[in-house]
Amino acid sequence: MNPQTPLPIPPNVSWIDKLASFYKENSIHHNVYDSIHLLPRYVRVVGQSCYFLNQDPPSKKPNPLPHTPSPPQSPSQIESLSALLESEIGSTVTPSHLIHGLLRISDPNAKINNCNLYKTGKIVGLDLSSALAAITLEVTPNDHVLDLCCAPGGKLLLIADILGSFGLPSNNSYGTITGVDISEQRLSTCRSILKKSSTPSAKIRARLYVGDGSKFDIQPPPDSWWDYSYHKDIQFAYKNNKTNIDKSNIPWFSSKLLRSPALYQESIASQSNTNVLSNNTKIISNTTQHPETPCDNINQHRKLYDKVLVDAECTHDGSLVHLYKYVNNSAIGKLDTDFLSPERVEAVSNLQYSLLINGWNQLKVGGTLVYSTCSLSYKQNEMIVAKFLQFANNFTNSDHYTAIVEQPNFVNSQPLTIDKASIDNHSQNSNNSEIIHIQNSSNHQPKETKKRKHVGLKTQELILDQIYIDFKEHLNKISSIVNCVRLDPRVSDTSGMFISKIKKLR
Ligand SMILES: C[S@@+](CC[C@H](N)C(=O)[O-])C[C@H]1O[C@@H](n2cnc3c(N)ncnc32)[C@H](O)[C@@H]1O
Repeated sequence: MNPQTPLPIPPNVSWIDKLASFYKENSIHHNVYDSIHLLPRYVRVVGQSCYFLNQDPPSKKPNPLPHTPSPPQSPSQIESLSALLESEIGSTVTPSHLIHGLLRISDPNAKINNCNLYKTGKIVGLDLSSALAAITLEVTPNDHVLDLCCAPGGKLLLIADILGSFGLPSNNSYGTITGVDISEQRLSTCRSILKKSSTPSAKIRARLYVGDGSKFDIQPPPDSWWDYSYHKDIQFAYKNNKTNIDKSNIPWFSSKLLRSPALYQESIASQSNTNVLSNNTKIISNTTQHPETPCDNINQHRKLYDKVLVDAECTHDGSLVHLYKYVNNSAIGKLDTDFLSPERVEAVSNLQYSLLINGWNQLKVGGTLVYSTCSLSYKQNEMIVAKFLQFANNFTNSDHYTAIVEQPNFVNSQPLTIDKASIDNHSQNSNNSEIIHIQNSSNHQPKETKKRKHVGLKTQELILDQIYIDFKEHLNKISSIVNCVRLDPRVSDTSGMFISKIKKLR
């Protein structure tokens, strides 16, 4: 926090009413927006794996990324980068004590877009809350990851970097990330950050599709993905209008490096992080075979994804910086119609549910799905997850769930308390922040409350009365919903975020 430079409350006050009524209708505490004055900014060092700087013994608190290799850049290199950024933007920058590769900028007004590190693709803006959502997937080297609402791509790039950090496919790391977004314009931003920022070994793993995430059903890349001739053939067939090729499967973007081994080798050679990338550049060969994934064969079962991220479209109310921009541009009408009106909440929650269902359908048994939003509204979060759990577990014996919500590994993990100074600042500024007093949207008095962990920072009360009312008869099936996590800007030192980690058991 930098008390000298708080963001001024915008002079136009009509937005306050809009926001206040949204908060009221959605059972969100009215003082959430005030914490915009306290929030730091975060950027991520591109090309770095992202993982918890967990200081607990691994046996007690396992690292969520069990195969995380040693960091490609040493802490001192991160420190130097942090110092460089500090000198560029003129306000305090410190490496996050929580997550490797994240830098915390104390000034909420800091502008990073003009600094060289940003322009040259060495850093990207990424809030701690977004990093936590992506890390909750616990990506491992051979994971095929699906990101159903991927643009502008902060989380997608992070996941690509994690996959890239495991080494080359020739070193038994075959993971890929498939990003989908309905907006071509937003997806081009995603493509630009991939092109500008990513290391070759991360870049080759990403493919992007313009499409509706609630219907998308393209399988993970075939094993031949790692064979450059596959890409050349597709490109040739596409250019020559060959009819025997299903064009709907062709990504809107995949890296050029995949089409030319020479290009790829050249690009690896010019890569400064030689300790990330092994010298073995035979990654793209004609004989690549993933040992654990069978070759594509029309007679075999449809391949599904190991991990699915549904970072759903939402009302963005937890993203205070986002709200602030709207408010400051006097786009109040748009704020209302695009984000906060009851009609919008209704439409968006229907979309969220469809996205979650489709994400679930694309997930393999044993896989993990993360459903997240940057909204603090229960309708878009717990309610969606509860409705989904009811659907997914409906036809099974109650002892044999198909879907359960697990607590993300970072909850209560030791490093979360390391940023304590800032938490104390928050506590001073927000009285009784342990408990959120929620006004229920439908004016029901809360019937029951459940204690719930609040990302290890504070214990808060989650009032589940609305959920209980709607799903009373399925109470036992939704009990794991208490494992959902929400990051409340008043105490979390982050933007607002809801994160749920859902396991597919059968
Ligand atoms: C919260 S943003 C996602 C942020 C992104 N995950 C990231 O880390 O940068 C939501 C995205 O969902 C996209 N979207 C909205 N409706 C969609 C749909 N039906 N299918 C796929 N994407 C959709 C929006 O265009 C927007 O880019």
